[in-house]
Amino acid sequence: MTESHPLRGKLPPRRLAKEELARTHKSHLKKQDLTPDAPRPVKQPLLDQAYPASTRSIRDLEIVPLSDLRIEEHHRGKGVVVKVISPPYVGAGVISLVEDELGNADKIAIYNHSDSSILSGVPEGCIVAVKEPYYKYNGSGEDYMICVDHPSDVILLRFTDPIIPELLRLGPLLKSAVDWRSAGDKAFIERDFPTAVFWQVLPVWSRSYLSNKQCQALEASDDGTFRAGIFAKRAGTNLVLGRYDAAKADALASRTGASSDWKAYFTAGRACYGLCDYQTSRGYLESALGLDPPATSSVKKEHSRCLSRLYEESTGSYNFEALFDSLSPTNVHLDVASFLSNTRVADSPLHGRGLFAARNIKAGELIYVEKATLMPNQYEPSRASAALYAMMVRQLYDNPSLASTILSLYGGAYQRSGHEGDLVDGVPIVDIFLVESIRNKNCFSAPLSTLDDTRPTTTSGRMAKGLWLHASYMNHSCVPNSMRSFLGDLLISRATRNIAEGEELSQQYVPVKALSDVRQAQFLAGWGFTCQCALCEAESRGSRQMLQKRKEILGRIERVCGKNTPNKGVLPDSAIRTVDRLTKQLEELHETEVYAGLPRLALVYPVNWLIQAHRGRKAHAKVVRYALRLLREFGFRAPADEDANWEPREIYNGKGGASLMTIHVVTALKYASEAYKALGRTDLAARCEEAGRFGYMMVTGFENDLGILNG
Ligand SMILES: C[S@@+](CC[C@H](N)C(=O)[O-])C[C@H]1O[C@@H](n2cnc3c(N)ncnc32)[C@H](O)[C@@H]1O
Repeated sequence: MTESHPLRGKLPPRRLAKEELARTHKSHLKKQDLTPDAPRPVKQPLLDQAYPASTRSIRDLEIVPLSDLRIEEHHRGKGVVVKVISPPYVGAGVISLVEDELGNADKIAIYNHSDSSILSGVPEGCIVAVKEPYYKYNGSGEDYMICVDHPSDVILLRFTDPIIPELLRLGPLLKSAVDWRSAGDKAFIERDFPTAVFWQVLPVWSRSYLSNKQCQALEASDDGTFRAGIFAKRAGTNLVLGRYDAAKADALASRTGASSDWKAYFTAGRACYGLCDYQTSRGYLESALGLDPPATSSVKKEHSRCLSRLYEESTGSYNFEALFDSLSPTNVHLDVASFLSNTRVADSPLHGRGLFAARNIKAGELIYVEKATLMPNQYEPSRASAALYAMMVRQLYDNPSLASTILSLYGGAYQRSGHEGDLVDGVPIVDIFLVESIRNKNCFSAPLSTLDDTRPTTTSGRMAKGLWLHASYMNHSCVPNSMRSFLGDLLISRATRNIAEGEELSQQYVPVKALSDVRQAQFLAGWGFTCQCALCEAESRGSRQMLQKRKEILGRIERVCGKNTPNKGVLPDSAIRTVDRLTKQLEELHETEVYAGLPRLALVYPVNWLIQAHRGRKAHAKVVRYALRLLREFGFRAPADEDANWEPREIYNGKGGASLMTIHVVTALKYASEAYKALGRTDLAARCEEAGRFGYMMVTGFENDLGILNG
């Protein structure tokens, strides 16, 4: 609806009656696909429509009837308390019908809870409160609804809550606590976990709402064992749901002081493992083992898994080959810990905070290895961002202990309330627009494995999106000192040159574009900054006229090369001569005073083409010449063709440190090695091969054979 729409701010001219709403809802319910794995669309927020989450308690709001809701208005200072009167329809959101104490009925849509929406787990008859509701007009007829975008704007009320008006209190849904427990057990067996938690929560919540007799019955059975049993079951369900904070709290609450507490410690240990808090996990698992559990082998297995994680965390030792072999489209979340101790977060002269080296790190060494805090197994490009966004919202809601780290990430220009993550009415405040802003500025695209991505046969573009909290502190540079690669949800960062303790670590956010104005526009649009790395800074001093001319020549080169692709057989002499000539012209358009010791990225494309063209014609000496030239264009210390004694790894240690490591450097070294071999210069071939393998390790994260790069 537009700002100027005549209905904005008005009461609806007519509201549908309860029966009319029920008829339409029923017909939607009939059509809905209830298969658990049916892909659910995600309503991703549009930042230009942002409005803040409610930060107030329902108790501080004026409770109004549904008939007071005005079209397209955010009812600040107000709230509604309503009863759910229909089963949920699950689509992009969860839609149910609700009724207030005056008998007014309406629709409510809750977005962004994914499958853990309180409505999807809450049977009819439950009472919910919506804080500062937004009443939306769907654009036609009398179709209005309360639209809940921020998950913390809706809360499930305990039946005992005094805020519930008398007329909405209809009595417990099931008669006794034992019935509730059975309903929970049934839902658990049917793998309907949100409902299981709901039933399991009731006996603990609703005691004072039971009749005296029922209460006595509950008290009578509540010799500790009943209560502990319920907590233990709910802990198990929360563990399955990935609600690790709640699983840990429930497990600890289920302790009775008896030796059977080993179960509680076991569950708490597993919950902490899920939170990647291996130290605490280890403590609980050792407490479980100390109680001589009957399931010793299961606990011991978990304990030894935990010790492996602690070892990885402190040493950075990983078996990357085995991890790579274990990857599959269904196994992308690897069971490993992060290794972060070489780095620290501190204020950056570039912007806000940055990541810094905590010790000297040599070219090629691991800087850090980080397991994604969140990365959905969704490699479909059109769905990857939405899936990550939905997962972030869910995690912030389900595991508030992770909220502060996620919410402290840079969120761009979005105006924070300062209360995000605070617990209000027992629920952490989740502002979905802030979540989306954080996602926007901090997420990375990740192939299933970078290694596979370098194979010429791989279909490119299948990328998941994820959040790596530590990596998110790294600022961008077009001539960075690190390179990231992926193995499933593991981000591996390696040094691309020697880094001194205290130096800021940098990475390229996206593959760096050759022309400075094009890439600056990209940084400004995507991340809101102007890059001032050594290359950008030098190029900003160059002449605009020269840049224009470079652009023009590069355009001409691209047209010739585009018509003559090297993989389509031997290329005609004329095309090679033209590209050669234009490349010389392009080179002359690079001012020496600007580009001394810096990459000349505009030359990468034609030089790469020339390598391939000469390779196709088996012109080995020329392949060597252009391959070594490519190293120089990326800012590396290229050995002279005649230098028989160069140190393979030294090329990565150019003084001034303004180079850009890419897979093209590795491919050029591989081709140079092959060409040297064909020329009978085996020693130089071996040096190129070694330098190439070393570079390939930086690119893919671990040592690999250059043969993979066939082509
Ligand atoms: C993922 S965050 C990096 C960490 C951030 N500096 C912080 O304080 O949390 C990305 C944001 O950092 C800023 N940034 C990154 N690289 C930069 C650079 N080279 N110069 C200026 N700002 C940069 C941009 O505002 C960008 O949107």
